[in-house]
Amino acid sequence: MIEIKNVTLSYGDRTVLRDISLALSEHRIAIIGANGSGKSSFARLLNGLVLPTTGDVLIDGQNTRTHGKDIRQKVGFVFQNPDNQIVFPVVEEDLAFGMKNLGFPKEDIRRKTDEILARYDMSDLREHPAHLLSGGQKQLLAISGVLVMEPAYIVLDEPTTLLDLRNKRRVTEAIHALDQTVILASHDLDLLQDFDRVIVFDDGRIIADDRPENAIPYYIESMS
Ligand SMILES: Nc1ncnc2c1ncn2[C@@H]1O[C@H](COP(=O)(O)OP(=O)(O)OP(=O)(O)O)[C@@H](O)[C@H]1O
Repeated sequence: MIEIKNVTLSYGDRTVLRDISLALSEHRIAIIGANGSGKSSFARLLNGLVLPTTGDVLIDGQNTRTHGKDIRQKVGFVFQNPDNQIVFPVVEEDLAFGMKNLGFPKEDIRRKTDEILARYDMSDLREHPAHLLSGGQKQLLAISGVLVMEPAYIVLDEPTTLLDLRNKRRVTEAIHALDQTVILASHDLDLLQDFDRVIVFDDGRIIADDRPENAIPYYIESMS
């Protein structure tokens, strides 16, 4: 379970999240809101990429202030732009990097690399230069690089924004098929129709927190 307790976040004198308290226990949770409403900042709090200015974020009881390393393994983070996530020039090296850091044995790294590439139909891209992949393949590689670390939670920050329709569909299917708890910040309302819970942000505050069939129309109405 993820608990957010009286969290405020400021960058300098600009406050972007205002006294947020939430308990997140559903399997599929979406965060929506206008540009600048605080979605990405909120997402980054969940794996300790950003620490709250006041208040606490607890992941299964562990505080992001004091258990950053454990939490970064437990909560995988997928960025909007996979180029920010892919650090090695060749696909298999990029996948191996996080696992090596965690001290996974060589044979495990090999097996998990095989499995994840097969899962996303990218086995023949193992030795491919990562920068030559298509946008959709890059995003799947970024998701793969997170999955091989075996996180319990996956936070995705607008993962389909930069993709064309076909790749958007592929990545959407991949997200729906994840076993892990998913927390997704997105402008893509189609992607979250089947979610369990949708939280709507407006200027750093929560203005709705409900099932998609209620929260999405409320959001659309609030924008008009
Ligand atoms: N590192 C930072 N330093 C200063 N201000 C920041 C930083 N990151 C975000 N902000 C500001 O915080 C506010 C919230 O930004 P955030 O990216 O969390 O919103 P968002 O809802 O994800 O927006 P978008 O939909 O445009 O991605 C914005 O006004 C943004 O300019």
